[in-house]
Amino acid sequence: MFEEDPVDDLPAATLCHLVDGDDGAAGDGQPDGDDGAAGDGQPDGDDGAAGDETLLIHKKRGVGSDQWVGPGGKVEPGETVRECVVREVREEVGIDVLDPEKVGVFVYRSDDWDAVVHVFRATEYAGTPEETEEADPRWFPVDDLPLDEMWQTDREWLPHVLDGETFRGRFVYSDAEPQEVRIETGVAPSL
Ligand SMILES: COc1nc(N)nc2c1ncn2[C@H]1C[C@H](O)[C@@H](COP(=O)(O)OP(=O)(O)OP(=O)(O)O)O1
Repeated sequence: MFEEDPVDDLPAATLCHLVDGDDGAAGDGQPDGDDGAAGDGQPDGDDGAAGDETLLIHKKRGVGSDQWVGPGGKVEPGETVRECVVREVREEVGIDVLDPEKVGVFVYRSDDWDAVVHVFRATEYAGTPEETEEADPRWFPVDDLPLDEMWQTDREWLPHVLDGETFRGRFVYSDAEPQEVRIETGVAPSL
């Protein structure tokens, strides 16, 4: 899938999709259930079903600003992608993800920026998500994502990731519209 992309030459970035595991272990020891108020940094009260909410950020700046997206950012020199995703989530929403697992990778090409994006899924974290100068976090039910305000191609792979599947993809954008969308699920997300 990546034969045409010299991925070693592309800048690397990360995304984290934190799923409320609701086995009583998610978060920092505080109960998952709350008063149902959106945007208070706590997953809304869950019904006991596994993985029923995911944390997205309304991004205030950078690539994909003014959209809902998983927290993440560009890999810094000397940093592993795992170190990057932990750092970026801490910087953007003030929590520590404890069990990030790489579940996907995609090449992104556009008019002004190309990258290889490493996608992580996590279920354990410490702290309470808080708004920062970069991001406004909110929990969303996994079956009610704000897809109209997200990258169009997220709808191709995010449900798979929230389901615990793996994927590889290649997305070419021009004028903010996807021109080429290729995706394989259930494959090792190497690179
Ligand atoms: C289709 O392409 C993309 N989809 C999604 N969902 N996310 C994408 C896509 N292309 C890039 N991204 C993400 C990957 C990273 O999380 C960010 C890019 O990094 P950002 O600009 O946020 O980098 P920072 O290091 O945080 O930025 P500063 O330069 O402001 O420090 O976009």
